[in-house]
Amino acid sequence: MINLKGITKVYGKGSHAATALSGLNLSIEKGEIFGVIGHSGAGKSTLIRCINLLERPTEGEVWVDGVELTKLSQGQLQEQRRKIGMIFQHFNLLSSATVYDNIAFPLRLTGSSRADIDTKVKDLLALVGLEEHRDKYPSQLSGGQKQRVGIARALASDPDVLLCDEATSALDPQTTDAILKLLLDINKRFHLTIVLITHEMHVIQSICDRVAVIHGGGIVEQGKVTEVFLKPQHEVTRDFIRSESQNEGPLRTALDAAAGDNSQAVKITFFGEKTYGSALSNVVRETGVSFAILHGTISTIKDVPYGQMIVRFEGPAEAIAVTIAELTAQGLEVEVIS
Ligand SMILES: Nc1ncnc2c1ncn2[C@@H]1O[C@H](COP(=O)(O)OP(=O)(O)OP(=O)(O)O)[C@@H](O)[C@H]1O
Repeated sequence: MINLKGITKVYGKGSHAATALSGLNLSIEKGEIFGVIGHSGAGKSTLIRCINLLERPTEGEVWVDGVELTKLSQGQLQEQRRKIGMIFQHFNLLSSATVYDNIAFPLRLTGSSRADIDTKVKDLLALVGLEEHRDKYPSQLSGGQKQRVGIARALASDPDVLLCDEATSALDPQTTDAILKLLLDINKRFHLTIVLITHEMHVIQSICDRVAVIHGGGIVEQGKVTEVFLKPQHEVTRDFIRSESQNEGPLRTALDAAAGDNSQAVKITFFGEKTYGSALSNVVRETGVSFAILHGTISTIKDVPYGQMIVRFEGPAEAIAVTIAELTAQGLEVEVIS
């Protein structure tokens, strides 16, 4: 659906030149929710703005739905852009227009009839839950409501792709979750391809199918969210996951206190239906190893449950080794951490 090939973006010239992206390749499938995560300055905004050529890459090709955008004339590009909606961190609404008129704006630009516009805008108001607010101005809306207007406006031209530029970064956690739920709903209902950029792992974990981690203008890791989240390979990815966890300090103290000759601390990851299973208690009953729980979480990646537990096994080294082997054989991820 979207293919970025060898994208390089250099801002400025000569001694003022700044390379934001260098030789970046990325492929996004139709219908998926694809997240790009990176720290400030990593190149996220530049990357997402290259997909609809709001930023024109210095080098490389941008393919969307079989069309190479950098080769198009201005007129052809306008036509293709209609298939690519976009929402923004600060909403970018017209402050002097009502909710209704903001949503109608792209339809008026393309010369749709008044009746068609009315039908479409009413449908979109219902979709984003803003029917009662149709005659209000942006200044009379909450951040979440403004983003709903942004989403409705982006969907007005029936795009195939929705680009989300830090769409929830200005919102509180509860509103963020409501907007993410709406995006997931839209993705499922219209089979819309969604590309989002964020600096929050929580956003990726909540709705994305796949994720790419961007650092220094290049992709350092990518894959299914489950794989990247549960088995991060790159230090930047580990950083993001650690920053979501509040327990780093106390956990370190517990691990240090727990270290001993006949003990071993391990991280066990349960995924899917195994999250609620009793594999751990069954295995230790067999091997005679005892355990103490140092830390445990249960959560979801998109809608799939997973659990992570850090436990200290105590017993003969051989029995601990058998315990770990047996848990692994039962499909759990076991990582020895000390
Ligand atoms: N218009 C510009 N002119 C010059 N340099 C720019 C411009 N836009 C971005 N850059 C530089 O390009 C690099 C990537 O910026 P970009 O905004 O894409 O990163 P980002 O990951 O989106 O960061 P943030 O999360 O802070 O928005 C940064 O070093 C930035 O300073």
